[in-house]
This record gives sequence, C-alpha cells and structure tokens, in this order.
Amino acid sequence: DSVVVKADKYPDPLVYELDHNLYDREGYGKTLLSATVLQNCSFFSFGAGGNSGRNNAADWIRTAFHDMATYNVMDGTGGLDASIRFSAEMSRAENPGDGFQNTLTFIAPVSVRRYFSMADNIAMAAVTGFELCGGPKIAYRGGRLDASEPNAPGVPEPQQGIEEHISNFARQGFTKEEMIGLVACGHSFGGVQHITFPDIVPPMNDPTNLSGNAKFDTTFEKFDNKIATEYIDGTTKNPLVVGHNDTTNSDLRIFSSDGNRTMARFSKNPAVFRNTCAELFARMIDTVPKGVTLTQVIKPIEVKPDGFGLVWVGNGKIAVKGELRLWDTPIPPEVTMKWKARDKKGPEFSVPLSHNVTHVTFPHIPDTPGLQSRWYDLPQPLFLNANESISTFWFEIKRSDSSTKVANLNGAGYSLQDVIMLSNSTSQFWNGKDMVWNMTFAVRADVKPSRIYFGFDTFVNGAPTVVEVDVSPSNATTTAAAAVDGYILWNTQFVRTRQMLSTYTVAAVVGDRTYETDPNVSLFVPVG
Ligand code: HEM
Repeated sequence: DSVVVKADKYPDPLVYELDHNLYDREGYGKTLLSATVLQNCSFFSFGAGGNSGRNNAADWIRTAFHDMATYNVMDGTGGLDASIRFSAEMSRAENPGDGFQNTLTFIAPVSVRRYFSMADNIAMAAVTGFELCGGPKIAYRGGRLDASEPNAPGVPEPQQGIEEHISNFARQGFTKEEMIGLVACGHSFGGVQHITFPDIVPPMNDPTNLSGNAKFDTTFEKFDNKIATEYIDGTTKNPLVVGHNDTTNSDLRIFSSDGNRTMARFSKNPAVFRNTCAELFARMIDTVPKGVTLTQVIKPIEVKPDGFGLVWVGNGKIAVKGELRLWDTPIPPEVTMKWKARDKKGPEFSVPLSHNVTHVTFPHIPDTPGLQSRWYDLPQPLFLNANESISTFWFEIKRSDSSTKVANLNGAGYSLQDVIMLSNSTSQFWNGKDMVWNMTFAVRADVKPSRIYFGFDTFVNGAPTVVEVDVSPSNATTTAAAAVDGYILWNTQFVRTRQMLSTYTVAAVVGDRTYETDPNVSLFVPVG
C-alpha cells in the first residue's frame, strides 16, 4: 500500500478540520456554520426569513435524524451517510418539507473540504445547532463516509401506530425508552408546519409565522425540558400530542407508551434530560453504515499549529508559513518555535513567536462559556535557506511560573515535507475569456517523482471530493536542468473550470509515497 503524507498534518488532517469546526466558533478564524446560530437561534436563512416561523437549528437537527433513521442494525445498512441528499430519498413521503434541502444548501459552501464528508457536516450542523442553542456538549466523532446511492426507506411517520414506532426504532438500534428520549430531545426544537402538514396543523394567517409552524413547546428555538414540563403539566400545544386528529398524535402515543414515566423524569429533573439527550444525540450521529470507522471523540487540540507549510520565494529562500493556536491558556510570557534543518544532524534553530492580541477565538462549549483560544504569529517573513530547509519543528511554551512545556509530539516533532511547494508567484489571471491558473512550484532536485498533480477541492454529486489535474513536462515549463538551490522550478497554466474551487494542493508521488502541500497554507509572503 502506498503511504500518503497528507500535508504532514498532525496527527491527522481530518482531526484538525473537525477541531476547527467544533472549537473555532466565534472571533478569529470562526466557522460560517456557527455564525448564524450564535447571532440568533430563531434565525431562518430561507424564504420568508424572520417571518417564516421557522429556524435553521431545528432543520439541521431534523436532517441528521432523517438521514440516520434508515439504519438497520441487522445488516448494518443505512445510517448517517448523507444519502438524504439524493432526490430519490429526499422526495419520499417520509421526508416531507424543504428543511432537508435548506440544510444541505446552507452547509454546502462551508463543507467543501477534502478531509470532511457531507455526512460529517450534517452531524456537525446538528451538533452546532444543538450546542449553541442551549443544549449540552455532544461527543463528536468524525470519519463518516458519503453514500453513493439512496438508502432503503424507514423514517418514522406521525400516522403510524405505537407498535410500528417501537419496532422502527428497534431497527435503528434504540429501545422504547431511548425512543421516548430521542423524540423528546429532537422535539425540544421546532414544530410542525401547516404548509407541510395541512392535515395536522390548521392555517394560521400570522404574518410573523408564514409557514404556520405549530411549535412543539413554548421555546422552539432552544433546548430545554419544556417539551416535557408542558407535556406533564397539561399546558402543551405540541401538535403531535394535542392535534385535532388522533391518528397523527404520535408524540402522545410515544411519550405515554411507558405510562409517562420517562417524560415525568425529564420534567422533574432538567439535568437528567440534558444528560440523556447528550448521550442519545451522540449515539444518533454515530449510527453509521457497517464498515465505517469513526475517529476518537474530537477533544480540543491544546497546542495547534495551523496552516503550516513552506512557500518558495526564490533567491535561495523558502518562507515558513503558519500560526499557532493555544487552547485556553493564561497568556504565557514566551512561546518559541524551534526546528531542525533537512539534514537533522545540524544545530537547532529557534525564533520567538509573538502573541497576536487581536486574534482571540471563542469555542462556546456548553457549560464552559468563558473559554478562549489565543493565537501566536511567526515572524513575518520567516525565511530559510533553500539548501538547509527544514524537517521537523516544535514549540517551547514558558509560563510565568518559569515552568516550560515542550510541545513536540512526544519527541517526534511536527514534520514538514519540503519535497514540493508552491511559489508565492502563483496567481490567477483573466485572459479575456477564462480565468487561468498560473502555477509555479518547486520540486526538490534530488527526488524523482513518478507523478505530479494538482488536487482541487470540488463538490461532485453533492459530496466534497478532489479533482486531480496531472502536470508533466508536456504541459509545463521547467527551469530546465538548472536546479535552483537544490530545487527545480515548474510553471504550468490551465483554465480554471467551475468545478475547481479555490482551495487546492500540489502533490508529488515519489516511490510509494505521496508528498502534498497543505490547502490551508497562505501563499502571501511579505517582502523581507
Ligand atoms: C416517531 C418519530 C418521529 C416522528 C413521527 C416525527 C414527526 C415530525 C413531524 C411531523 C415534524 C414536522 C416537520 C415539518 O413540519 O416540517 C417533525 C419536526 C421535527 N422533528 Fe420529528 N419526528 C420524530 C422523531 C424525531 C427525532 C428522533 C428527532 C431528533 C432527534 C426529531 C427532530 C425534529 C425536529 C428538530 C423538528 C422540527 C423541524 C422544524 O421545525 O423545522 N424528530 N417531526
């Protein structure tokens, strides 16, 4: 098997991306997903917006459930795999309304990351809405794969009887008590819309609720146990409990199926409800097709080098790019980056990093709202001699009590590949007809790649993927035999198609290894 040195991210680029999406929620480098819900959990991005009576977070949570609910414990098929994106599945009677398409439309522009599937994004959106709108912290694992075809049907519907619901949830892997919990947790958000279910919800003629959304509880935009307290104290207006048509009162049949014991417990004890929902939600998003291996639970990375990579600047120089995120630490007086040259035998090099006081990130973790991440900058520019280069780097963090933490991955150091790197002269230009990528990159003269290619992030069939463009001497110019400071420069131009999104890498296959740049490295190098 060939080894892909994926941009030398540590320990795994997927884990880095997921950490970013879970913990960079506001402030510097914030994700787009968190922005709308942080601003306002009642916010709805589509149609009548503020007057629709709907909210984004509810749609995201319902989308994760409907994508997952096709799971079959007996054969391991179905589950959370983004199969709901196929119109053959989304248009089924068991998936009514536009909430699923709205969810995918919203998250697609933030999801196109090669390491991060649409299914991981659906789970991420549900967790983001849940956590940022009052819910507990959900253990999040990544690594879901996107299905290539629709799953078998199997989402429960309100007109079905209680026995059918019990066996449906059993097929998904949940007991009757867990079914009660999962429905109550989900229906803490949102409601039933007249426009989608005219037989359940009568028209409303309310200009601030144009979809006629009959809320499950009085706090439809946020997580709390009102779904249970209002049910138990008899004030509930949940349209699936007190709807005029008994046939579709599925929440009533489900909530009362154990003599109301579970709902009474949720009503009496908000902490029990909170913990139960945290556990059931984690199980819901971890319900994936057989053969998919999920990562460990993504914990915040305490010392996180971000966007580290090398950029060719010419005149014998390579620039080191990147920044360091330190998780919730009192401002340490001194952070130093150290490294070894390509030839690891030489001395250690060292530069101080500077604390960037304007770069603060807020993770918004439920129950610990005060946490902050701080960012540290490399000197700008930081140049290396091309013939010395770099192999590994690490950090020393000296605290005010004079203790020093060495972040070096247990001695291994963070590695940076210097086999192939983009030049800061790489650009795009308009040739009168098309946008043209004008790509210059440097390849180490002492390696003999069997293949060189660009990988562009793209979005095919509703799933993030990579489109590869091969480069060879026939479609590139190389600064011929003359190796510049141990590197050979390549230049190639090609038309940017609509398929090619703005993030890309360039890779060299050498023997059984592939060396690849990091799509997050900024090519901007200040003049030094
Ligand atoms: C027997 C099981 C269930 C039935 C029959 C059911 C039925 C429904 C119905 C009819 C709606 C209204 C949809 C619309 O008008 O667009 C709805 C909304 C919703 N459901 Fe369920 N549901 C079930 C379980 C769940 C579960 C387990 C979750 C999540 C864990 C969930 C989350 C939601 C959410 C968040 C909404 C609100 C959507 C919005 O307001 O846009 N449901 N459900």
